[in-house]
Amino acid sequence: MKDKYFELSVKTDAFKDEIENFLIERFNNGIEERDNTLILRSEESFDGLIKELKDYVKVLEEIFNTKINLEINIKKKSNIDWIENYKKSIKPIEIDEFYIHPSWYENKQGKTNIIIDPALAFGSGHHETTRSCVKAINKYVKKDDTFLDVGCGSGILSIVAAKKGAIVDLCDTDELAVKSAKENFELNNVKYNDIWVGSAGDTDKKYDVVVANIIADILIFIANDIKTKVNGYLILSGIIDKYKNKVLEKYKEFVLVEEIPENEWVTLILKK
Ligand SMILES: C[S@@+](CC[C@H](N)C(=O)[O-])C[C@H]1O[C@@H](n2cnc3c(N)ncnc32)[C@H](O)[C@@H]1O
Repeated sequence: MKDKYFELSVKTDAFKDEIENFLIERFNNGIEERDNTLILRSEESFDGLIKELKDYVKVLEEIFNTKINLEINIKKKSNIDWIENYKKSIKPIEIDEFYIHPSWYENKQGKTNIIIDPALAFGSGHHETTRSCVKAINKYVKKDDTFLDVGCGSGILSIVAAKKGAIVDLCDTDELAVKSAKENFELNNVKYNDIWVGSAGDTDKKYDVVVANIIADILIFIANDIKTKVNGYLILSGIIDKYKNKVLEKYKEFVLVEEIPENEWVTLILKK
């Protein structure tokens, strides 16, 4: 891609269709029409096309014995590489020992690297709730623990747990999230034990650690499904602090071990 491109605008007070057809036949990059003006863009010069157009208009004037007022403007503009700009806007993040980055960044020495490319599924690591779940998983998950991720999104939390040596199951009600999580496991060279479209209610197993970063209302709504799957720690996130007590009320058989606040969000670590 070149740094600059040309923008040609053509306006006429007569024979607009003929002039437009003339340009369409010679220029196959697409022509925009705005405010009765035809706009053409190209990284190559329009000099040749402008000359041909002027000759054509002269012929039209002669044949129809009329005057055509043709306004031609040419501007040189800067090309913006939108994809590169977007890529630059997504920064890697460090959470404890983890370096979470898109695939176009290099791994960082001395860190546990996790690759997550932006996708439709939630969970790039930039959100407060994901960040504090990563911290909690780092602290409470041990090698060989069984681990369930309810609402896995991109799979980021399960990948963190798998990197710590846990045996992970994950699920999400959103099919696209499950697809994205599967891809991210492969990208990160880690394995899950089981994955499904659905929720905590779809398994009968119990786990050493269960994480659910959803939202307060859903954590309340599916509390019974979640609670019956926990053998050890339960990490609940996605909770705006003013709803904390409402959530705790639904999980009152559990002991509150730790709270991780980040801005208006709070992550709760409960123990059976
Ligand atoms: C905030 S995202 C969390 C993604 C990821 N775990 C993270 O921490 O970044 C919540 C996810 O929960 C899923 N979800 C919503 N309701 C659910 C339910 N009842 N059971 C399972 N997953 C659910 C959504 O589809 C979404 O992917």
